[in-house]
Amino acid sequence: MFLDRIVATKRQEVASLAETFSLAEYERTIAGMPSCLGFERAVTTGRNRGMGLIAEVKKASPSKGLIRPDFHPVELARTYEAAGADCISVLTDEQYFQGSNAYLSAIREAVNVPLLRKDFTIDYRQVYEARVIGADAVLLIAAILKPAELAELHDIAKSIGLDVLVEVHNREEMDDVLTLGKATLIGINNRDLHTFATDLKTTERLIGLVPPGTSVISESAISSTADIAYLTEVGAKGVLIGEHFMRQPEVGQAVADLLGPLVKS
Ligand SMILES: O=P(O)(O)OC[C@@H](O)[C@@H](O)c1c[nH]c2ccccc12
Repeated sequence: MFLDRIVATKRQEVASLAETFSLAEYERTIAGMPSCLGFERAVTTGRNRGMGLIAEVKKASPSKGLIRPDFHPVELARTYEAAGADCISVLTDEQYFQGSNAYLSAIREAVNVPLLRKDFTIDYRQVYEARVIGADAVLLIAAILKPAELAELHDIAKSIGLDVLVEVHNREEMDDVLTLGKATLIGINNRDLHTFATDLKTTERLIGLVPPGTSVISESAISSTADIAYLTEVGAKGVLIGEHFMRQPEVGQAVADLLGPLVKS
């Protein structure tokens, strides 16, 4: 199964990261860095338009293959920011998404919006790494973490200033995450990472379980103003959109087209 393969690759990557990783050194580096930008705050506020936007920089994916052959991550990020995205998500996985830590660091230098490091995080060292390369938030995917691991990584992320987007796809994962009681920002992934099937109604089915005070981001397979209107209606505070933007020749225009109807006068 594809998700198992990714996790196996991540285990290898973590093993090689562990060879050089020094907690003291990472802590020293972090102590010298500026504070994180508030990712959760930016996406849940959504510049008061009623829906926050996390726009994603993604060259390829295992489900779709190469999505954007002519890929210029910094230029894309600048375009997203200028068009009004609240936050930017950057794929850093190399093997399956053709991403890179270097893309995130370069984007950090180029924009002032909060950045999500989008990867498959299974180990505390990756959380420290995310902070050091310039992320403001990390994704923690319930499908690949035991509840105790998720709790531990959540605490570590918060302790070094990162916000956390906790991703769930089904009721069991949602129940586990809510039982932990740590997540303040939950991403409901409309894509099943095992089968790649997408269904926007996943958000509607699960959002009712989330208590007040916890914000929901709807993730994946979102591509129209009608989708956004529907997700606003069911109570999502934000949306995470990648492929739709990556397929447009005029990315800034595509963002403006989706945000336009939301802008409050
Ligand atoms: O490109 P889309 O369908 O707009 O989806 C974006 C984002 O939700 C998707 O990239 C994603 C959601 N969760 C993930 C976990 C790992 C890798 C990728 C993802």
